[in-house]
Amino acid sequence: MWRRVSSLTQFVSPTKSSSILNQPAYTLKIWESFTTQLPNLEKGGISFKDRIPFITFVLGGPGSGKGTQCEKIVETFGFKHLSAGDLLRQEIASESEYGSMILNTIKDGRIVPSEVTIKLIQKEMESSDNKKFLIDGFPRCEENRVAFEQIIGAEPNIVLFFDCPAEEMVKRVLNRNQGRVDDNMDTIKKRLEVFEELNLPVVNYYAEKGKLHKICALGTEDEIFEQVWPVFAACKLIQ
Ligand SMILES: Nc1ncnc2c1ncn2[C@@H]1O[C@H](COP(=O)(O)OP(=O)(O)OP(=O)(O)O)[C@@H](O)[C@H]1O
Ligand SMILES: O=c1ccn([C@@H]2O[C@H](COP(=O)(O)O)[C@@H](O)[C@H]2O)c(=O)[nH]1
Ligand SMILES: [Mg+2]
Repeated sequence: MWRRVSSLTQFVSPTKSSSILNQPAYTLKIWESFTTQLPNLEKGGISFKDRIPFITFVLGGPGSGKGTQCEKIVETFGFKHLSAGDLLRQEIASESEYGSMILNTIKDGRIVPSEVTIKLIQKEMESSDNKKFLIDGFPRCEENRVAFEQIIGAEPNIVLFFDCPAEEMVKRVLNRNQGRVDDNMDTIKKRLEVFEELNLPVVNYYAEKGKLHKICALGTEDEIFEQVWPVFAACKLIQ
């Protein structure tokens, strides 16, 4: 049975977190630029060419194993994997207009403005032939969640939450060795603070809606997937 998710106090400094979470407002220019480009905003939704999408949000702290398990879900159940973090890193690599803002935000462990991230997710969803989406690492906060519902006009069918002790997440991130700018102790502490203060309320929101599937993220990758498999098998998704 689901219980509300408790805190990561050992890694979260209460004095520091408020300054991180009270992030400066993003410029109006960015907001306007992205909101005016959203094609279906007035209609309150995204066009899926008459297909009803099946949306899974994949949540969990930094290094909890979301990406690793998403690969297995894709192989077994044929989803389209959309990692919000990967989409943002691609934006940085493409040297787009917002690349440096995104880079600085990720280095600080803060959250990129909803309109930027949702625009990237929306583009991938609209151009995909697949209607089953695994949206990994999003929504990061209540504001992300509400903006997604308004802009995309859809709610997730299910939400996976990889529940992992902070010590294990820190260990995994520091051993990841993929050259990520946020895989260092300073940024990890900030990411854990943001996770606790902003992401856990989203997890609890979906728990209360009865959509949350909490997975114990300790054990081997295969042991964890043994908990994930029945969630999707029960949905009887046709490939
Ligand atoms: N069950 C596991 N046991 C040990 N290590 C694991 C396990 N699952 C994943 N890892 C490793 O931990 C690291 C983090 O995993 P992964 O990138 O999947 O996490 P994530 O939740 O996507 O993290 P982030 O939010 O930072 O993107 C990777 O190096 C991965 O190989
Ligand atoms: O919806 C999102 C997803 C990610 N970010 C930023 O990217 C980093 C890395 O994300 P991962 O999911 O761990 O790959 C995250 O710490 C945020 O800074 C975001 O802002 N919004
Ligand atoms: Mg990841």
